[in-house]
Amino acid sequence: MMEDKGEKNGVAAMAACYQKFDPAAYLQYNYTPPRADFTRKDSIVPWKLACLHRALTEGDVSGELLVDIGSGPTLYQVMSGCEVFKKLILTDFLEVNRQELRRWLQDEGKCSLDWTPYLEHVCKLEGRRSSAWPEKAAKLRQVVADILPIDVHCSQPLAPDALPSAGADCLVSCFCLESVSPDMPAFTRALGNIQKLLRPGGHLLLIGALGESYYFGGPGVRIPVVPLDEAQVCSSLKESGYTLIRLEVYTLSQDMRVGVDDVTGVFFAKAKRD
Ligand SMILES: C[S@@+](CC[C@H](N)C(=O)[O-])C[C@H]1O[C@@H](n2cnc3c(N)ncnc32)[C@H](O)[C@@H]1O
Ligand SMILES: O=[N+]([O-])c1ccc2c(c1)CN[C@@H](CO)C2
Repeated sequence: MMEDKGEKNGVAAMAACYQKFDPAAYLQYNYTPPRADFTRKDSIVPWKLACLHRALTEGDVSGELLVDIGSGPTLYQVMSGCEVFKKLILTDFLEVNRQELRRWLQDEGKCSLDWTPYLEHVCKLEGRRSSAWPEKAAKLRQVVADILPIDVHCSQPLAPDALPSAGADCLVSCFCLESVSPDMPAFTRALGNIQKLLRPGGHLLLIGALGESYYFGGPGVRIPVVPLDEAQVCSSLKESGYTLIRLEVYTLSQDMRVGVDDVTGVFFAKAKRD
């Protein structure tokens, strides 16, 4: 539950910003070249996919259930996890994003982005031929068990019976908490709220924006962001009950700054629930 009127107002204002979020535009802004260019070693999305692949295959992560917090309209963030966990749950605050995910998962066509290059790239990270991407697509469709509503500002972000009582074995969350929180205290509280969804000893794989104060969630849809630095990420993780295992940082080159936000860097944190 919220603690005071100020928090309620700040969170409500963020929710209002998201009413105009445009999944297709968001995908166009962030998940096409140059930010998603698989021919460039310095492109952001291949860097994110490599961080996730390494974190999930270096031997210390295991279990049954992976939950993605604030999935949005994107699937890249679970393309490695679908080979490691038997069950995946995707989540988002907006029905328009849950619908976008459903369209791909139910293979209905009419998706806003072609995920094939992503599937091909992750196949290559796994030492497979990129032509194995249809098998990976089928695997992803097979392991995603649900697409649920979520609000990270609630002390119970998911419906009471959404997860097994033991909690998830692993959480992934990308560009969510800092993009939905009105300020730093709310960001840290949200980290604590999702910590309760994870079993003790379970892993959190957190990707986020550094130095970002806004982004466009659609044409003219300017959404405020809590500007983070590495030290704040580390202290918030510690304060909300995680032990940091590794923090990696990507700094955007000029040509990755395409006018859709003022992000200066991207962090990848691998952490464990205490
Ligand atoms: C910047 S997008 C990130 C999308 C995706 N995870 C990615 O990596 O690009 C932020 C997402 O947070 C969702 N969101 C907004 N308010 C939220 C809340 N209170 N709790 C959880 N998610 C929220 C939005 O609907 C949006 O999909
Ligand atoms: O470069 N990227 O891959 C990428 C992907 C998503 C997002 C960003 C950058 C920066 N802005 C956030 C919203 O706060 C969303």
